[in-house]
Amino acid sequence: MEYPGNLFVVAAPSGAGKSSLVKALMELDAQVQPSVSHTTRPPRGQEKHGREYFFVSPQEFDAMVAGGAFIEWAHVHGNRYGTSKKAVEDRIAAGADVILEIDYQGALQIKRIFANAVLIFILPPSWDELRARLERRGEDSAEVIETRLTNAAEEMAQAREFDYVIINELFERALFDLKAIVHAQRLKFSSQRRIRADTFKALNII
Ligand SMILES: Nc1ncnc2c1ncn2[C@@H]1O[C@H](COP(=O)(O)OP(=O)(O)OP(=O)(O)O)[C@@H](O)[C@H]1O
Ligand SMILES: Nc1nc2c(ncn2[C@@H]2O[C@H](COP(=O)(O)O)[C@@H](O)[C@H]2O)c(=O)[nH]1
Repeated sequence: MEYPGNLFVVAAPSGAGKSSLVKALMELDAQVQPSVSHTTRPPRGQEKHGREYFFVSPQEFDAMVAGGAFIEWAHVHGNRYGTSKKAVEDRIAAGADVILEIDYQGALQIKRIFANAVLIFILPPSWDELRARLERRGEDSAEVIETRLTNAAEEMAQAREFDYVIINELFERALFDLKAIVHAQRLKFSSQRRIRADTFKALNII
């Protein structure tokens, strides 16, 4: 499907820093809008319904799946997460740039529906640093951290399926790379879709 807005998908193993990077990107670039997912996971820390996620019961999630409300959904770390059509389609149809922070299974589902979506994978610099970030964040139990580290190996093996890979060692460097990808995509699509025939004429290239 083709829409005037761009769709970016950022995936990473838990703790690699994707939420921090996406938040920093949106503070710098008002054109990029988030999409709030639905999840059956309970809220953690200061999370608020409708801000980080729509926190729903398994029954509510089932009803949304049955009603075709999601453009993608997946089981991740023992819970279910999904992106609603409402969160994405109206906005990219209106020309906004939307960024999804989802796992690799969801990212690959999105690419099958929106061939122009840009898939970005964030890697941590090492296993030790990944563990240290999850521990320093201090929001998950030791058991949850172990599950997320175990799942990280399978997730990282999918990085090669993505359009871009960013190693988040130095935060500012990784943010620079993310901004560069977003800008490159905008330039690519503005030249394909938005340059008008009279511009070509004026430049004598048609
Ligand atoms: N480059 C970095 N150097 C050091 N710490 C970082 C860096 N990037 C992020 N962090 C820290 O690592 C922790 C995990 O980051 P974050 O919550 O953004 O990860 P995530 O990939 O979104 O994880 P999840 O999928 O579990 O939500 C946070 O405490 C964050 O401040
Ligand atoms: N496939 C989807 N994955 C999602 C979605 N929203 C978030 N996620 C991913 O789940 C894990 C865990 O997130 P956490 O907030 O519990 O730490 C992480 O990889 C997220 O990117 C979604 O809508 N679909």
